[in-house]
Amino acid sequence: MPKHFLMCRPEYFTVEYAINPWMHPEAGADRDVAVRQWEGLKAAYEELGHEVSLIDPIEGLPDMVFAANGALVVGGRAYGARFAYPQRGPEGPAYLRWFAERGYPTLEPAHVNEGEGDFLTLDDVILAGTGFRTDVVAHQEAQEYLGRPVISLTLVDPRFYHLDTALFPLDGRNVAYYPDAFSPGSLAVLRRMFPDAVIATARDAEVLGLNAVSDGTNVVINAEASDLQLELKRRGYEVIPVDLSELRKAGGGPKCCTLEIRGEN
Ligand SMILES: NC(=[NH2+])NCCC[C@H](N)C(=O)O
Repeated sequence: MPKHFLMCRPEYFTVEYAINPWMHPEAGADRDVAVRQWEGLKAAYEELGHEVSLIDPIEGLPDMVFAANGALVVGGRAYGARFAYPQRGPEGPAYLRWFAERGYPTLEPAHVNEGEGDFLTLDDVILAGTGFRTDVVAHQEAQEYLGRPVISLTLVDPRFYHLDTALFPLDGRNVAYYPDAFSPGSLAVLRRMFPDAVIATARDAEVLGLNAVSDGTNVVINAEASDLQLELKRRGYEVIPVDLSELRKAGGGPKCCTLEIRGEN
């Protein structure tokens, strides 16, 4: 099944502030390299037959390339983002406007949440992260608006500050995750819900290997995540490695650059 993604070209990408441990403003980042790597990701999706729509980047919003954070779109409705840090604040309304202008019902959120960075949608439930960015009250707000059960999971390692840095859905029913990123109670929930999950190593997690995008057959994943790639291949997945090393300097990977637009039903 082809998917529909929203992406944002990193035309104004820089690392000029630090809001997660990956970001080192003094070291900077190369925008041209970032754009080239991002083009590679977009091309990978298109080669797989997925549709990519684009939102115009806004000058002065260097992290806007991380489209996953812009909203959560399920059943054709867009639940807007409300960013934890003021540096990214204007991105929420910008992304929500993109959906409103295209006729999607939208909800301006009352609570802090960073879109698909912290909300990952499976067939029957939405997994939701909290601990660093998204307020747990936003989990309830999303559940009410989208009419899907939301399961709260607590993140405990600042390097894995969004749920999508520690876990990704393999398909609508199973996930891959890095256990040490979660509180003991949340880890117990994951073990109970997903006894057959792919368990990532510290080496995979440290190159943002969990920030991957799977369509159920193909997994687009950071090239450096070698243990995870081996395990995915062993399980029969087609692995598509991408190099997003420049965007990792802001703490992002393939999934961060990708907001899935889910239609009705
Ligand atoms: N979905 C994601 N994990 N996005 C990555 C966001 C990176 C961005 N620099 C931030 O800290 O907000």
